[in-house]
Amino acid sequence: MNDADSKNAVNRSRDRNAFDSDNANLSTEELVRELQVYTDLYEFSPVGLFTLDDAGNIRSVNNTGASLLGRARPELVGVPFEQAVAEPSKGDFSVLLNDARTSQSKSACELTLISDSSRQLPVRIDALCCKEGTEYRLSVLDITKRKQSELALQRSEARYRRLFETAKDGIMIVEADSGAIAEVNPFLVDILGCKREALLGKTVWELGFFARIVPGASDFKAMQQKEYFHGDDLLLATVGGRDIPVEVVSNCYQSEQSSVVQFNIRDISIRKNAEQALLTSEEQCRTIVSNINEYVYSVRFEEGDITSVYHSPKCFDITGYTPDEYYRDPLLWFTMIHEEDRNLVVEFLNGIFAGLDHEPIRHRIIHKDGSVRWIVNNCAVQRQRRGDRLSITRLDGFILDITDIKRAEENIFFLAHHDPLTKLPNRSTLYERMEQVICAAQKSSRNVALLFLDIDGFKQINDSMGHDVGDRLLQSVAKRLSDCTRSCDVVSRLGGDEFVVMLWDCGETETTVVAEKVINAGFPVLGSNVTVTPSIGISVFPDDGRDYLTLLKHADIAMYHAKKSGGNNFQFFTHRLNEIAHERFVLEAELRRALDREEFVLYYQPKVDLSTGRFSGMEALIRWQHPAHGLMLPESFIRIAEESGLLTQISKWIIPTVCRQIQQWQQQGINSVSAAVNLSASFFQHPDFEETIEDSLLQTGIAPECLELELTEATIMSDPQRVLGSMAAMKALGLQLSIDDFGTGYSSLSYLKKLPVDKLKIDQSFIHNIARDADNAAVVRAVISIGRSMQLRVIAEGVENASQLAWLQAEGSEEAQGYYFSRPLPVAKMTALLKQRANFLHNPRGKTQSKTL
Ligand SMILES: Nc1nc2c(ncn2[C@@H]2O[C@H](COP(=O)(O)O[C@H]3[C@@H](O)[C@H](n4cnc5c(=O)[nH]c(N)nc54)O[C@@H]3COP(=O)(O)O)[C@@H](O)[C@H]2O)c(=O)[nH]1
Repeated sequence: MNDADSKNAVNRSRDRNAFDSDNANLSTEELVRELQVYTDLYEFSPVGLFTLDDAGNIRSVNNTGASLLGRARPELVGVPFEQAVAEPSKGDFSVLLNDARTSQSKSACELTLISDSSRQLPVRIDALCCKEGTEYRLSVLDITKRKQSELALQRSEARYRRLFETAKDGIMIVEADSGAIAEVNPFLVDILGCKREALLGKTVWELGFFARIVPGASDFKAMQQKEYFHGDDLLLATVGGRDIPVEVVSNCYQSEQSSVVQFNIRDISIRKNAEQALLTSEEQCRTIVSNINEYVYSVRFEEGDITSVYHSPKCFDITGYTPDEYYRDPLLWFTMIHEEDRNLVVEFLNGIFAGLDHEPIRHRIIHKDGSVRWIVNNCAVQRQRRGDRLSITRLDGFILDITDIKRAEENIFFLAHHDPLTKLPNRSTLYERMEQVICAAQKSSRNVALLFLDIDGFKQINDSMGHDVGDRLLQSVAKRLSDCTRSCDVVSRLGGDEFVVMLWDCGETETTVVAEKVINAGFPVLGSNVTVTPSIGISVFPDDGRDYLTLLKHADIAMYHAKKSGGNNFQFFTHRLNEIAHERFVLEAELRRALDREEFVLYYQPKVDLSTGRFSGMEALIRWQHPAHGLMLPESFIRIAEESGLLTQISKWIIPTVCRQIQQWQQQGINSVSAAVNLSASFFQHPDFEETIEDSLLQTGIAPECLELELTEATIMSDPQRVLGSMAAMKALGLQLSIDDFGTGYSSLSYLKKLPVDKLKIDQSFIHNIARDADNAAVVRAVISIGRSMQLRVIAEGVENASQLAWLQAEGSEEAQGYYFSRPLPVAKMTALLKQRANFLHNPRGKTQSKTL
């Protein structure tokens, strides 16, 4: 302290009456000590202390005061204190001094000083006016920290207010004692749908909104004892009457004035809806998973352990084990894998664990009931990276029972390779097997025999006795053939009544044994006493062919010859047969050209009325004027024409040709002439048949009864229903119908009754030795008798001599045809004969005619 300050301090001490009176008895030394105490208090006071004169200039200032203003003490003496007051606070400072002076007591205010000429310093100034208003004493307290705290508090309050105002949860502050609502935030007001004012001051119980949220008054107290109260899935009522699901957290705390309970109310409608949607969707999923055909599963892998996560109920149907059994034993699945498929499954799993792409796997399992089931297992893998290793954490998949599909596949495979009727390997399987067998035979220098077997008269059996009988016959043939062969042989069905048997390591001798066995076995037709026979053609590898198709072709050729030679036998392929087949092939090609080249001609053979000896009609018989072979009889080409389908074209030429010929004869004055044509079964059933007849009659204008159709019993029996229809149509047109070769087939009398025929033609085989063969004579007598009883005319064909004629006349045959009367004649000769009006009984001509016709 300098001298001036000491003086000031002494002066100040003198100013204090109390001090003076209190220290009146003190010695100077004591006074100095006392003074020092006050001086120290003055100097070290944390408050800035200023003395101002009545004009407000600074008389003295302590250190704290000087440092508050950021100036040295001496610089401040004489300076108006107001200079240090910030502009906005100047008025307040003036009021302060005025208040202090007028009230004669301490006044205070808070204002801002300017420190260091620029820094703003919030201070509290307490002012005292003393010495009769000539001096002011100011204590200046730096309130920067307090102001900062207040500001921080304000900010914090504003922040919380903002949170409160903008919170997306409803917030309600309730007085703990009374339950009166002290505050609600806008969000809650919004949810409730009422005004804030309608809520404030009301107790939570008198408003219905919170009835299911806030406990009753007694429990309300108890609730406050807990730090938190949490209620989920409560319902908040609203003005609109809609209940909103809410989650409520309440806590009790002390506010400035009182204890309050804060309720945070969260609208959980969206969550609830989502939960409900999830539940619904889970339920749907569960329903779907329970009802789909697949067994859905999920397993977790954790450090080498497998845990069952989920197994859908379908697992029971597919495997026989319940989901619980799987949960108890996660390895149960592996125990049921079919032994033969175990490696496959292990490989599949290894692939998955190695991170390879995988396709669904098909394998067998053993069902709990012991049955074998085929399943397809399709799974998705979840992997997790642990360090630098990617390991499997989960397998989710589904398993489908494909046992039925597998069986169907096997069935389809079987059907693709086997004949469905006989279950024998089919054409394509035989081909594959033959390829392999020939390869093996080549390597081991063995023989392989191929037997081509065709059932004699199968078509007739099938047509006359029904397809059921035909099917069963084919099945019994298949069985017989299988019984006659070894397991290393192959019995197959190519189709229809054609079977092929492959005999491994069989040369001619061994094959003959087998062929004889087959022939001798015969094939009984079930449900009848008929037994059918086979025709077998045989080719042998390597002599008759080195590949399957050649062997098959050669066996077929040999079969054809076996059949041609009467059936019920077997024929080894020979090169001569091949030549014959070749000739047939050539003939067929020539036949195709013969029509265009007009190489066919018609011959006519008279039919004789045995009561008058006159013409009763004639039969048109085809001949082929072959450019190289000369005139060829039908027996050398009709069958080939029939088999190759050419006979229809030929018949379409014959019918109009015959009609035109009759027309020409009629134009030449030869009246009431009629001609018969032979019809093949194929043409009779052809769609063009009726039209051909009708057109021919229409174009020539001849009477329908001038045309006679001869059908064999075989033709009729080839498709009785259809043929009967066509016969009825022809009969309706007015044509004559006769059954040719009668007696050779197996048509029944009951059938004959239904047929719209006019004539029975006794086959010539019965006539040839009629005088010597009692059986034939009996047949002819029977046919004549049938004809008579059914009112059908009977004609005998193949009459070659007078004794045959006499016999027939004696038995009452009405007509006859044969070389005895006339051989078939070309048109010119027939025309001449017609014109002669010959009596064949008096003048048989066959004896004098050339035999070549
Ligand atoms: N679908 C068609 N078939 C026809 C046609 N033309 C003939 N044929 C059939 O060919 C078979 C042989 O006929 P063909 O060589 O003409 O022989 C006929 C006569 O010549 C022969 N015949 C007549 N009388 C005698 C005789 O006294 N002795 C004897 N050995 N043969 C004789 O019979 C054949 C006529 O038979 P059918 O028809 O049963 O009356 C033959 O099956 C013809 O049917 C044709 O155009 N289409």
